[in-house]
Amino acid sequence: MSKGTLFDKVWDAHTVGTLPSGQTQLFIGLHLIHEVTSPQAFAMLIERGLSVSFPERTIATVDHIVPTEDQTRPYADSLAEEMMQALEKNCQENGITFYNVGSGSQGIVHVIAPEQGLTQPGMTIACGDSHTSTHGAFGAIAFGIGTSQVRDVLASQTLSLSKLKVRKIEVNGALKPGVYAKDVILHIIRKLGVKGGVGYAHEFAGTTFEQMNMEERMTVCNMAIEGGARCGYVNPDQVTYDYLRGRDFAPKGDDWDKAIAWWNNIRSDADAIYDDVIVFDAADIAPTVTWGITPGQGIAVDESVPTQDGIAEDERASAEEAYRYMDLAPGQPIQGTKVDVCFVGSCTNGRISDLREAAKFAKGRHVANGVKAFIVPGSERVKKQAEAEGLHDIFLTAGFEWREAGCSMCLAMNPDKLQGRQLSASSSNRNFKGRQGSSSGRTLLMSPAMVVAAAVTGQVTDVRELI
Ligand SMILES: CC(C)[C@H](C(=O)O)[C@@H](O)C(=O)O
Ligand code: SF4
Repeated sequence: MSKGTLFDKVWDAHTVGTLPSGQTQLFIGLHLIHEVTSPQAFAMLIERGLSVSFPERTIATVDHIVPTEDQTRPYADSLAEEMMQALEKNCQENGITFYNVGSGSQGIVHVIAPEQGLTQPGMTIACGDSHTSTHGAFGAIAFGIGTSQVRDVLASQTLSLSKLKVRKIEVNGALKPGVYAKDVILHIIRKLGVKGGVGYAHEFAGTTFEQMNMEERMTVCNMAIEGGARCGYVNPDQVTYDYLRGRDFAPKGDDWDKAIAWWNNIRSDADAIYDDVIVFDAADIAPTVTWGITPGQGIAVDESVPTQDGIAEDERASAEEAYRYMDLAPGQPIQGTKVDVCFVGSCTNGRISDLREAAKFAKGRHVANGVKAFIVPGSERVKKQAEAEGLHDIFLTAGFEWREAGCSMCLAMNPDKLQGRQLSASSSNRNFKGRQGSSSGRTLLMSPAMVVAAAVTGQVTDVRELI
């Protein structure tokens, strides 16, 4: 096998051919679908009289529109019900495995595929969802695609794509107490900007990522796209293999040994050549919180909202817009900002280790007066595990609501929505204007521990004070 980066090796191994356009026709090993971006793709397929070419490589779940309280069908929201019915019908007619609500394995697409061992090193993975980059945590090349590309993958199991450049982002050292994977990626995006990764795949390397567990690596890769990189990945190692071993779809017996040999082979070589290399020191990373309307507008929790002087010239207009929208003044400390809603969940931070960390800070404390705080597990399996560990009791006793699995207020395509100008502390990945269900609602992104710290104090709080 050629010497190079994991990205190059996986890309080359999946190349079917070069198209007249110069693009690569790339075979997609695993196609994940959900209710939002698949109905139209199936309709286009039917229009052309085509069928799904590899139904066994297509896996479906429902996540965005699922209510997290009353899940009675038909859903009160007729559009949600329509999307659900379309997905049910398309999966049934095409022989596609569908993890429906109540199956025990439903959840956010980027949570369920890894937890079932569907996501594996060396794969190409596509999904009509921008946070597909999450799966790169396993050393897969995984990216979000648009609806017409969902159609293409359904019909041919291939995509026509231009190859990305590869940037190595190295972070070295141990994270300080109160600093999490979420802070690492918010810090990186703050430094490189939301467009910094455009045209690149980001390889996350260095001892900080090596020391992370798989769920932490997923949090980092999940937000690669928020920094502009269509995919992000971590080279597979023993941590990856230990996580995968024994999961439903992980190779078994001899196949496991063969798989390990192949996975070891696809790791980036020590002398691989990168298009760019950037190095950070973990010691420089603090609990980070966004103050603006893009995930790049972040600061350490003990810093103040930056003034125009501290902002690059080409980002000043966006900062101006952010001050106004967020109703935060330049120079104002972010700590002490009053919050209305606190949300722990999403494909960034809705996994079991996130809930364990959140529970640590919720234990023996109580949600502040006037604050609505709720916890939404990323999947039915995460929910079950959390309940087996008694985490839900800790949350309920502390005054948090304990919900059913789904995307929930990350995007608010279900009934969980901010009202009016409410300000939310959220463990999700996007703080765009109106993102959480109210056209004037405001979002501060932070780690689950920081969300709980905000919930119990009623304001943005440095989680290190609660340790
Ligand atoms: C609905 C879906 C297409 C969308 C995405 O692509 O990411 C959503 O998951 C999001 O997070 O905004
Ligand atoms: S949890 Fe949020 S970011 Fe993730 S897939 Fe759902 S809506 Fe998108």
